[in-house]
Amino acid sequence: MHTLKKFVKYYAPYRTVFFLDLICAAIISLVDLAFPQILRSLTKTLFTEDPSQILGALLPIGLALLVMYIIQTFCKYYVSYQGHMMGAHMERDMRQKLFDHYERLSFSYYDQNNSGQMMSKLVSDLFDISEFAHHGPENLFISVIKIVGSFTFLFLINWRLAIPLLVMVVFMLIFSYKQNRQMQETFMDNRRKIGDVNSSLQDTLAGIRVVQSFANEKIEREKFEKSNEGFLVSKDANYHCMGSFMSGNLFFQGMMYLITLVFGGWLIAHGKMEAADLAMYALYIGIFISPIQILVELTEMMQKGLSGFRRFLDVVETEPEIVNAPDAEPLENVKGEVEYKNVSFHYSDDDTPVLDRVSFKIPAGRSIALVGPSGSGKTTICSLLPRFYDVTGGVITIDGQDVRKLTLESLRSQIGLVQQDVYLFCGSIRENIAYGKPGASMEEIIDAAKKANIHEFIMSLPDGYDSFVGERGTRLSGGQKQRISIARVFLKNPPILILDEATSALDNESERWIQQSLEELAKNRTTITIAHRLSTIRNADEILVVANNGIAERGNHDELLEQGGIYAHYYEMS
Ligand SMILES: Nc1ncnc2c1ncn2[C@@H]1O[C@H](COP(=O)(O)OP(=O)(O)OP(=O)(O)O)[C@@H](O)[C@H]1O
Repeated sequence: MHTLKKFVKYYAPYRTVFFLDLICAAIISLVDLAFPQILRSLTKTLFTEDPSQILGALLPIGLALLVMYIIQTFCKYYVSYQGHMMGAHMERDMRQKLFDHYERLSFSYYDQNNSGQMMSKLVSDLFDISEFAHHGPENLFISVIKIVGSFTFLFLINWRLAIPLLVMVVFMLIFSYKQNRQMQETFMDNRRKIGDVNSSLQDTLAGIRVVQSFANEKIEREKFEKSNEGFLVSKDANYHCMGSFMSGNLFFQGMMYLITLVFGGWLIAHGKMEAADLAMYALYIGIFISPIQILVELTEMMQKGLSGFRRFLDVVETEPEIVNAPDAEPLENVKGEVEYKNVSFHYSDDDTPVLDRVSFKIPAGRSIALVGPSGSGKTTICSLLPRFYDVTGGVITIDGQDVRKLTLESLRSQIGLVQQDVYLFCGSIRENIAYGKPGASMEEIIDAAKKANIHEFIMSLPDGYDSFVGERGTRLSGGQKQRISIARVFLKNPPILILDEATSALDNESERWIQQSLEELAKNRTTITIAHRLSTIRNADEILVVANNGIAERGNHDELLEQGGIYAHYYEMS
């Protein structure tokens, strides 16, 4: 009920369309209900009046029907067009809300949810919701009017014949409900199987280079074949149920016609019913049969729609962990002094401490380098500065201000990130560089590309800055992508930099170019570098060796060598 209440709120902006939709649906049903009545009165005239009076009755009946059907046509158009559009508007509103919320959710949420599920919320769940939003109330309304209306007329005209039909309807409802449940279960299974097929396909396509390089096409084919066969088996069960459902309903329908004819004929023979009523009975059966099926399907549609809506609520009601404090202030006129004071941290799904009372200070414009074994927490240290996660103990300050007291937008706009795993958006090189400063002029973009040592390469491409980078930048080499990401940060021009393993996994030539641009980028900026290659951080003002949840050693290159500890050991090995 609680969910339904929240659901109804989404109708609010469209309440006029909603009520007009229901009124139109009612008119459509009433016109359908009126026809057998008109037929009945005409048939009675046929039996009792003389030919001239019959002809006289035809014109007003014809005109009345014409007006009714014209009105019904307009109503049907309104329901089909505006009714569906109302559903589409609601779907659009919810999708936008979901997207906006996805953008606000913190890293911790993304650590625990996969993108496939998130996509399915944006696509199939919302489609189910929209179908229910539009068809639910309308179908309920139409069905109830038609069933109640038909039976009222049937009882008014001849209650004896109406009773066995009503009993049949009850049986038909029970049968349909049971069959439909089964059918929906097979539908759900079918959906899961299609999901399996899709994820198998998606996985293979995403890793197609790995598949081909290992010559594992056969294994992948077998995996795909298995999920594809699963789809066929579930379809078999699905169509089997559907067959029983449809044919069973047809049988009930046939039985109702049979009862009407045989019992109706018997009643006429015994003078308990007029012959004109028989045709009307047959017509009303046709009118209430389909609403019964619709009503049954509606229960499932409602279940699907509401469970989709619940999944939607699960997301939009998840509060982002990282938000602006009520008294947050913008970070302005940044000098760039960064300090970690007794910083402790553990990830929310795991109580194991990753950092335990880590302290260091970087004066404005200076650099520190983080080295240490894999998994020691270097990336985590960097993620805390732009508040991708919040510290669980201690405080991080920029120019003496706690980062949690600053507005997120201003904080993140002052920090540039160059990561090893560069993400380029599908589009041109120009658009990808401009991502660092939306609205940047072409001169600024070229200037940034020059500083990142990528301008000449870009100019050698047939389409220059308009060259398409491919999905996730697949048309570029690792080094080229890296340099584009550096150009982005040049354009952003932040006073604080985080260089996360930016130079690993590159050949010497690329590394040299990149190293040069990174040194250029780091000039006069406060910089934290994570590096595996000790050669690149030799000149760092301070090197921190991260190990055992904290900082095991600190000092400059020479000092650390002299200490003869972990760093010196690393250095010897390199
Ligand atoms: N998003 C996350 N959720 C939970 N645990 C995480 C998450 N990211 C990292 N960890 C854990 O935190 C610890 C520190 O990881 P982190 O990535 O900071 O190490 P690192 O020193 O940067 O490693 P590497 O040099 O291999 O990149 C590891 O034990 C890791 O398993």
